[in-house]
Order: sequence, then C-alpha cells, then structure tokens
Amino acid sequence: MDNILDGLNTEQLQAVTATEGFYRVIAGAGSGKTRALSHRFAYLVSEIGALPSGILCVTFTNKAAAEMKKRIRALTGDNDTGYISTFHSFCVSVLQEDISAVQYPKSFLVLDNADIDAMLKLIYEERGLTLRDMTFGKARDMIEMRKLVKDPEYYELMIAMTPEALQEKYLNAAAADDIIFWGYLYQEKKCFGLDYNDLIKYVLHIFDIDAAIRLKWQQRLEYIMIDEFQDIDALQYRLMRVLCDYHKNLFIVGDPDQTIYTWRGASVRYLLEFDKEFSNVRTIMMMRNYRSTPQIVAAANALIAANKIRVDKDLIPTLPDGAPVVYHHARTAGEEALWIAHEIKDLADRGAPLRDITILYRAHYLSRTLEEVFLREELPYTIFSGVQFFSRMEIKDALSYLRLVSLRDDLSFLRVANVPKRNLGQRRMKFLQDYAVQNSCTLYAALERTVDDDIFKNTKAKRLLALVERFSALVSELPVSELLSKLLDESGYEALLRTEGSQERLDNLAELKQSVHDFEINCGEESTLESYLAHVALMTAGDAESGKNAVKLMTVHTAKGLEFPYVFLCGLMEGVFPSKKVLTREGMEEERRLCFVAFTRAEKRLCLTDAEGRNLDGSYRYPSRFIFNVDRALLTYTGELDPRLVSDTRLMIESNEKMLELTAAGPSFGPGDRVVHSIMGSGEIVDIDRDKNAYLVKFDSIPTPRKISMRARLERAPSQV
Ligand SMILES: Nc1ncnc2c1ncn2[C@@H]1O[C@H](COP(=O)(O)OP(=O)(O)OP(=O)(O)O)[C@@H](O)[C@H]1O
Repeated sequence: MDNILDGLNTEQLQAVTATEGFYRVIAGAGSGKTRALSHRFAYLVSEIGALPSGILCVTFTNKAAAEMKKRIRALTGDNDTGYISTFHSFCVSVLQEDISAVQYPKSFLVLDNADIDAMLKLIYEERGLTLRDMTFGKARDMIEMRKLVKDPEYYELMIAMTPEALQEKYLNAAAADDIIFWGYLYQEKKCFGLDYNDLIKYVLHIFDIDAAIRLKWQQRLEYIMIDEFQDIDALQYRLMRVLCDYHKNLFIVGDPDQTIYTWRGASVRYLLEFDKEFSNVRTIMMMRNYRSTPQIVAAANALIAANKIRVDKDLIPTLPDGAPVVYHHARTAGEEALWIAHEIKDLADRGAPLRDITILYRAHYLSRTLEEVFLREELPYTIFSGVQFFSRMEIKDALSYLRLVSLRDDLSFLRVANVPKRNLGQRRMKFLQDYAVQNSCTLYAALERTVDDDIFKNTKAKRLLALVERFSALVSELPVSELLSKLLDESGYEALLRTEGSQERLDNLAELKQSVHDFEINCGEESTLESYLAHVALMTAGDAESGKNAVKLMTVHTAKGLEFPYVFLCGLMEGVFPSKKVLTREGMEEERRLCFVAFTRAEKRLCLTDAEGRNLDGSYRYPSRFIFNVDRALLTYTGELDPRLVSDTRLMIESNEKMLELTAAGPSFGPGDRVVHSIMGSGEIVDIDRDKNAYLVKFDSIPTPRKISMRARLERAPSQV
C-alpha cells in the first residue's frame, strides 16, 4: 500500500481513498489529477480488492488511456487493467458483446474518416456529385450535424430499415444534402458500419430497449471514473448517467479553465452543476501545480484571469524558481522560425535532449514555415498532428488486408484488391460493381461467382481469393500479430514497398506490428482479430509515437493532457491565435482557455513568439491580445516593440472587444419575429446563425432571405411592440 499512497498530497490522498459515492475533483492544470486517477484505480484494486473488470476509467484520448494503463500496471503489477478507455472505445466493447440486440453482427465495422471518404467517393461517383457541390470535409460535417442536431433519431431508421429500403431513399433523394446523407446511411448499413456518432447512439439505444443488457452493464461497472470532465458532451453525459445508476459510484475530474471543445458540443455546465444533479456530492479542489516553474504558473494565472465567465481560482506553484517566460516579436514568419531554431540549438548545446522540446501552434498550416527552416538548419523534428499515423496509406492498406480477411467488405476490397497490381483495374472493378448491384452482394462475393468469366483471364483474381480463404481459416489459429506479418508477406504488399524503396513506409509497418503486439499484451484472451479491428479504427494522432530524438511539433488541441520540459508557443498573432473565426465573447474565452492549456504544458521554460506580416485575407498581423493579457513584469521581451505597433494593436483589440461585447447579449429576436431595418424595410426573422452572429431575414421587398449581422440596427415591428 505504501507505494500507492506515497507522494500524494492531502487532496490527492482524499481523492484516492474516497471510494464510495459521488465525487467531483476540480483540479487546476498540472495539479496531479492524472496521478490521482491512476492511484485511485490502483487503490481500488490492491486495497479494496475490486476487480479491474468492474472499473471503468474514461480518458479523453487513446493515448491518455495507454498512459494510464502503463501507470496502473506499474502500481499494481497486474496486467489486467479493465476498461480504461475513451467513451468511444468503451462503446465498441459494449457493442461487441451486445450489438445483436439491434440485429447487427458482432463483426460490425468501426468507420474512420478515411472509410467515410471512401463511401462518399462511391456516392459522388454514382450520383454525379463533385467536390464543388460539397467537399468531403464539409460532407462529413453535414452528416455529423444531421445525426446530432437535425435528425437525432436517425439511428432508429438505420436500424429498422433494410439496406434496400435505405437505398431507395437514397435513389429518390434530389438535394445534394439528402443524397449524401441517405447514400451514406445506405453504405453504412450495407457493411454494418458505424461511425463515431453511431457508436454512442447505438449503445444508448440498446440500453433503452433492453433493460437486461442495461442492468448487466450497470452491475458490472462498480466504479466509474471520468477524466477531463469539463469537455464532456450531452450524449456522453447521458451514457455516464445510465452506467452509474446502479452502484452510484462516480468520480469525476475536470478543470473548467481547460474547456476547449465547446465547438464540438462539450459543456462545462456538467462539471459545474454536478453537485445539483447528484445527491451528496463531495467536491475536492486541487490547485497546487507540480508541473511548471512559478514564472510559468504566474503567466498562466494572469492570462486566464482575463476571462470573465469563470470561477476565480489561481494555480499555486510548488516548484523552485526557473527561467523567465520569454516573448519574442519577429518581423516575418521566417525570422520567427529562425529565432526558434537558434534557441533550440542553444538549449541542445546546453544539454537539453531534442525530444524534450515541443513547439505548439493554433493551426496545422503554421508548421510549414517552421518545417522549411528546420530542414535548412538540419534540426530533426516530428509532426504530431499532421497526417495521422493510422490514416497513412501503408497503415490503411495493411489494416484493409486484415479487414478483408475478417469481413470481406467492399471498402477493404476496393482498397487492396489491386495493391500490389493483380490486373484488377478500373474496367474489371466496374464489372464487379455492376454485378454486385444487380445481385445485391458484396464485391468479394461478386468476384467469387464470376472469377471464371473471360474478363478475369490474365489476372491474379484467383490468387487473391485463395489468399483470403487461406487466411480466413487461420484467423482462429494465429495471434493477430502473426497473421498480419504473414499476410503482408504472402500478399506481396511488403515486397511492393521494398521495391518502391520507401524506408519510412516500411518503418511505419514495423511500428504497426509493434502496436498489434502491444494490443495483444494488453487484452490477453480478448485480443481477437475482430476486437483489434474495432479498436484500431478509434486510434488517432500520436497513438503510435516514435521515441526518436526530435523536436515535437503539434497543435494545442493535440497537446491537451500532455507535458513537456521546453515549450515554444508560436504564431501568437491576432487572427491566428485568437483565430479570426472567433465572433463571440464566449468564443474568445474558449480561445483564451486554449492558450492557457498551451502555457500550462510547459515544465521548465516557456517562450512565446509572433511575427508581423499579413494574414491570408490580406489584413495586417498584430501581436495577440493574449500576450498583453499577461502583465509586462511577468514576461521578458527580447526587444522593445515599436510604440506605433503597440498603439495600433491596442486600438484594433479594443474595437474588436467592443464588437464581442455587443454579441454577448445574444440575439434579441427569434424565428418568426417581425422586424424593421432602417434601410431594407420590414421583414421576418427566418433563422439565427450563432456561428456568424447573424439573422437570416426575409425582407418583404426582396424575394430571397438575407443574412444580416446582429450588429445591424433592427427594430421590432410596431404591431409586436
Ligand atoms: N503530489 C505530487 N508530488 C509531486 N509531483 C506531483 C504530485 N502530483 C503530481 N505530480 C507531478 O505533476 C505533474 C502533473 O501531474 P498530472 O499530469 O497528473 O496533472 P494533471 O492535473 O492531469 O494536468 P493537466 O490537467 O494540466 O493535463 C506530473 O509530472 C506529476 O508527476
């Protein structure tokens, strides 16, 4: 027990040993909440004797789950770590056991973005849509919005309707939105595919319709813990409520100042009002920061104090003094990157390993200038938020081979049937697609039935079928790692990469094999091919991290929950960070919280940088208001700013803040209200666009409705006053 309770402060000790009932920990950044969670898990298992399989510990990312498992294993010495997972991953576990309640097979498919895009491609081709109608990114967003907001009951249709009925709805759809939405649901149903939104909806639905299944899970999960509770959304909250309703043991941890996913539906309200929703809630506050120097903590406190909508609380530093927080203003983005490169070289000369140094930025595109300079300066770096490991071509190909063996689905078939070349090009694929549509079967089945047709003469179609058959028979005999190695070998895929001479791709395949191996160690007997495929679709950036000694580059969102000895936060310009997309006071506060997350990742040293120049829309770049939010005395400027630049910046920020204040009051009118515009005359509010802070108004004198900013002067029409 000593090592479990060792090194915990009073509040952490309280959090770890309070095991029964509803607990809320409001914890500041770097205050040791991850430590408290992992020690609590270990305490439950080692001291209380709870079974790991009866504990659900929800983390925000797969990476955080892996880290938590590692820590718990070190504390308990037990390999079984129960359900330590994200909400999505946990839903996959539930569905693997109980999806038959909605007449889906256990071999359902978890879809990631690349799968969704492959489906969209089919739909676009079939219905003659182009990217000008809608880009794939926009189509994915549109589908998500329809599933979450516009048609939240869509899943009932998806479950109840046959693929043929969905296909009919799709073929009868006329508007692009409808074609894409119904086409996508049809594609999903055809291969029993579920995307991230479906996973949680399906679980909630199964719990709704089947009390026995619900009770089974409620009884099984004796203790539930949830990390990063400030970013929980409505569906996750509903799921959590159901799960804890039997044993009533729920332990949540969050930091209201680190809410950064409001734009995706998260709400800090669930954390702040937790004590009103549940009875006998005990709250533990953890504000002592163990991560950062007092200089970094002071800068972070000053920054976040500028937010108005927040509970006032300051982080308390515990570490000895360190280097000052530095601010560097550069003339151009190139100079900014060069300054960072030189500082890094200086740190390295003084003994800092490159892997301890991280550069954070608000948006992906900011990495380009850094990369150019780093290549020139021969500074090794790794991008953590660029093309995600599991979205890379070779990884998707390898996984598609596994999936083809397991599921024989169309998506995998389309991806790898002709990689390496088997002479199954476009013409033969089209033949198979037509056959599959006419005979309502999969492409694989179509090939099985037509392989003796003349069209497949001089192809390696038979060999492909034989390969899949041979490996299907091996699925239950071989561990997934071995199956994968053999498959990559015998399919000729690895040889193809070798002939292409792509060492990086081969390294990535080796990394994939390692990740399968880790999965087998973590899951023991549960590590079947099906469960591996279901979980792997949920993996995201940074999940397969390479340990090479290189500077890390990532967005602030990716850095959530992580810590690094040396942090450079670059691109701190108005219009970049805060982003120019921010149009409301709430939005600005979320940006500031994001900046707070960035500051508080740093342990020993924090450097802030910005550059003059112009934004993509041609406007001038000014230093970010977030720099001026921190008292001058808490920052060491590397040079004085030009007084004209300072006064221009202040003017620009002041007028922007005034505009945000106007929006803080929210819309004065709702749909259906009659209004009068001083120039355009009278009209009716049709809709409100909160993102753009605008009304959609149908003016009586103009045939089409128009978007009018909430800043414009609109009066209520006389008859309504
Ligand atoms: N009681 C303690 N004594 C000494 N160090 C501690 C203590 N608690 C936590 N730490 C250290 O402080 C750092 C931050 O802890 P942890 O990552 O658990 O914080 P966190 O609250 O999850 O942070 P964040 O919310 O900012 O991501 C870690 O390096 C951890 O080892």
